[in-house]
Amino acid sequence: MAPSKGDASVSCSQPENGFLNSLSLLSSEKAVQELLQQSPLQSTDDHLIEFSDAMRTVAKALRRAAEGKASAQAEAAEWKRKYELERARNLHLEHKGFLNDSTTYINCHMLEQSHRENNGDEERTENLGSPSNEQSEHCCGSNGICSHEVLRDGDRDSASKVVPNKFARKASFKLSWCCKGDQSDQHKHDIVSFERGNITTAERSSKQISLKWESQPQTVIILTKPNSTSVRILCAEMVRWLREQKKLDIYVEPRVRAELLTESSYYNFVHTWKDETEIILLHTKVDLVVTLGGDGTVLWAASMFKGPVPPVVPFSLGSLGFMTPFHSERYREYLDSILKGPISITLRHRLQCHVIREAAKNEYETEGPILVLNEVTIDRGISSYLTNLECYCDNSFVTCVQGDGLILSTTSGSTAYSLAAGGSMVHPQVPGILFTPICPHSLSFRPLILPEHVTLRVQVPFNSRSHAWASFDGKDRKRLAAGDALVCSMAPWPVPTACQVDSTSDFLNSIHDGLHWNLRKTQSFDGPRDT
Ligand SMILES: NC(=O)c1ccc[n+]([C@@H]2O[C@H](COP(=O)([O-])OP(=O)(O)OC[C@H]3O[C@@H](n4cnc5c(N)ncnc54)[C@H](O)[C@@H]3O)[C@@H](O)[C@H]2O)c1
Ligand SMILES: Nc1ncnc2c1ncn2[C@@H]1O[C@H](COP(=O)(O)OP(=O)(O)OP(=O)(O)O)[C@@H](O)[C@H]1O
Repeated sequence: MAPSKGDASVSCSQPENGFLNSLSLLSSEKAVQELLQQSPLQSTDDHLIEFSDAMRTVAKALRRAAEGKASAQAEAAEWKRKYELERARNLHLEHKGFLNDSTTYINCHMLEQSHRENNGDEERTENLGSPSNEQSEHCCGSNGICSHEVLRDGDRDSASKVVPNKFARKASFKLSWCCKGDQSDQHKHDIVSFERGNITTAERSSKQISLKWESQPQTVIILTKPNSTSVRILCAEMVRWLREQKKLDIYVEPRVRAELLTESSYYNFVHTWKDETEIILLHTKVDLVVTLGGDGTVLWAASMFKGPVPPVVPFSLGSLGFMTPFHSERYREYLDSILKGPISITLRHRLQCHVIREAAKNEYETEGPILVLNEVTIDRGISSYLTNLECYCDNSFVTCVQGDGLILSTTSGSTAYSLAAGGSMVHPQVPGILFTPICPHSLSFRPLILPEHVTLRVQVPFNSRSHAWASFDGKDRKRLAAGDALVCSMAPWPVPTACQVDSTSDFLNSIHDGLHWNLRKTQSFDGPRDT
């Protein structure tokens, strides 16, 4: 069949390299117009076939153009995020030791000071031994991570110059990576080294991270599972003990403070917060987070900290407790040793997710990133159609998920929903992102584990039959319409959780006790055997 005038104009809109730029969208639309104007309304079959072929080509070109645009938007959003991270990091380096790495932190001192004034404990704050500036520069050498590098407060004078702050806001601590069997306190490089032509790697995954307090923790926040009598009783008892025996400042949620006060006016000393702004600043005041509940309470605690997270001590008052290794009956003993330190910790990675709306056209959705400790799930919600999710990894096409949905999980979340969907269980200290389909309608769709540095984009194509739904650690469902995308990468703020023994023992205990992993009656000795 000879190409029609309409076909010719469509093919002109395709650049030589096969990719469409934004101009092609316009020319494709023009092509449709031309086609509509020029197609003679003769009732011959040839013309109809020719016309429908041309329309198909145009529709394809339009779809590819729109996909290209969504991809560019996602990429731009990612670059913007990287730029902002880099800028924050540079600022932090510039004012190392004096200024925090986020502008929000600058206000913290004012807020904290007002808090201290309200509570009349200025004197204690001044007396608290924060390491001198000189100390803070040298205390960790070049290999450890020192909390006051990121947590120390700073003021700005009217000319926006940084002025060192004489108050220590939080207990400072030091993290070190110890090799198995290596009890020394020496810091070690944990990245690739290159000496005399030989490349060697330190065994990152075999190292246990240890947190050592450099000044005494002063403030604890207790987060509790709601509607549980046993949790309420334990919380009241723990608050009293931490106050009377450990002389600590205690924060609880407004709901919990009200419950405590109904019990007795004794609990008047317990602090809480009024609004979101104060929650955002909590990490600047709190040295330790205690959770009383199950895994859901740990997820809840993590979700309260949209930036850095203080060390979390999860007590088990739920049924499963993969992330809650501490038995509540022995809380005094555990807290006593944790407050003294050092503590073995698991640095649990989180994913940061951005929803990018097609409807927002050239603007990015104004909502901040959503951080998840377990996973982000993109599923079909109540729709009865298969999901049709296009997945890209660093802009390379991965696959199209046709099934119930997709789970992008952290390694901590590998024992949760991802496991139920057939994903592997991964030690939480392994840096990676799990890519686990939910009920894929294909026999060969095995789950993947991708490296920590990639950026994943899951997009609902324009020709999708239905919307998709994204949920974050099982909460906050968001609808993704055709053209919308979810971009996901590793967040810079992990959740440090205290270990009962160490990272590996705790992980193995949880899969044995929680899941009864590979439990089978041992085969008896009698019976046939190799001779
Ligand atoms: N089919 C499934 O297995 C399924 C379905 C939906 C959600 N979930 C999980 O539930 C999580 C939300 O938890 P919730 O407590 O708020 O809801 P929930 O009260 O419905 O509890 C879900 C269960 O998942 C367990 N769980 C949570 N995180 C875990 C982890 N990291 N490792 C092992 N088990 C874990 C909890 O202990 C609980 O038993 C989601 O992040 C998701 O992973 C699982
Ligand atoms: N402080 C909190 N405020 C509001 N909701 C919370 C809080 N802590 C936990 N939750 C929610 O309560 C639910 C149940 O919590 P959690 O998983 O800790 O208890 P559980 O269901 O008894 O434990 P398990 O899952 O081990 O049986 C979760 O969905 C969690 O998000």
